[in-house]
Amino acid sequence: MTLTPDTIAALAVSALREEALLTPKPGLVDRNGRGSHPDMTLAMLLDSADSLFDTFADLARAGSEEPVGQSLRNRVGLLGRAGETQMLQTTGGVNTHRGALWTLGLLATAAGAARAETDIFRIAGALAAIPDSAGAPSSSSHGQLAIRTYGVSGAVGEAAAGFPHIRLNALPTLRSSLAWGETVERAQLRALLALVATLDDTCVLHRGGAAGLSWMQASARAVQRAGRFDSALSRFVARVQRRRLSPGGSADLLSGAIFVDTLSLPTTVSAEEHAHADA
Ligand SMILES: CC(C)(COP(=O)(O)OP(=O)(O)OC[C@H]1O[C@@H](n2cnc3c(N)ncnc32)[C@H](O)[C@@H]1O)[C@@H](O)C(=O)NCCC(=O)NCCS
Ligand SMILES: Nc1ncnc2c1ncn2[C@@H]1O[C@H](COP(=O)(O)OP(=O)(O)OP(=O)(O)O)[C@@H](O)[C@H]1O
Repeated sequence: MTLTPDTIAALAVSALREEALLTPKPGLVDRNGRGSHPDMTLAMLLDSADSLFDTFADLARAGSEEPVGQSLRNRVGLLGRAGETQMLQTTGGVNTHRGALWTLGLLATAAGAARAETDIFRIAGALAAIPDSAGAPSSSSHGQLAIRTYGVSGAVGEAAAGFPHIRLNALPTLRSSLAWGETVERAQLRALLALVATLDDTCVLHRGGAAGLSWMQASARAVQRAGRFDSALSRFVARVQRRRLSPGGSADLLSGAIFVDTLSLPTTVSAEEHAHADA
């Protein structure tokens, strides 16, 4: 059974809200403040999340109506760009959720058709790998500059590969932490660190260069290994803020992991269900 577009949109918005509210995060807007983003507030991030409800519902509907192909890719591109305009109107021109809309938009589209968790990553990845008929991302965006300068794959590469950092880093960390009996907030913080420790985040590269990214990844790994999680995390948060860095890509992928987790789809669909659906 697939989920309705409105249910999918509500879960996508909720995932964005949970990510924004999660505290303390390194460099990102949270309950403690603006992090490394003087142009944003928590209220702005929550309004921005809410403004994307209709976009996510339209994307999920598109995913339920059409198979993966150029036609669906074009439709998703149009909806995504309209969503960006909506977000920028809501925030007065501040880029709060451009990367998040890309990640969650593809995952919401896939959720419109998926019957199992594996379908989500397969469909979203296949869709991201199809070139956008409207053209490649602007060559002067911060992401494209970082991709050219440092040879990393960026937001499009992560998506086209089927979101390996969500599948292999964030989700397993989130779930094993919950299975040990840790709180949802602690599990989400551990998942965020698992992302920051491994992701080539173009937001970090743009502000901190290769040295900034290496420092960020090594520091996140040190928090993961530290005995006293809360104090190690607080020290890390203070240092990230001093350097004015911000792992925006990891924040987006954390929202993606929270979203996929709350869809509560079976990992794979049984042969019996396949036969039933194909009949
Ligand atoms: C692909 C996007 C992100 C533009 O790419 P570009 O490289 O120019 O990115 P830009 O610098 O504007 O933003 C990149 C954002 O991605 C996130 N990010 C950074 N690194 C990574 C990474 N390694 N993995 C995932 N996300 C990342 C960050 O939030 C960052 O701010 C996207 O906005 C886009 O193409 N939109 C067009 C509309 C569309 O097709 N939408 C479809 C889905 S709704
Ligand atoms: N809680 C959060 N706080 C701040 N940013 C977040 C948060 N969650 C996700 N992000 C992501 O971080 C991105 C913004 O990062 P950043 O401000 O570094 O990018 P920019 O607008 O390209 O560049 P800059 O501000 O460095 O000139 C947003 O697009 C958003 O996807």
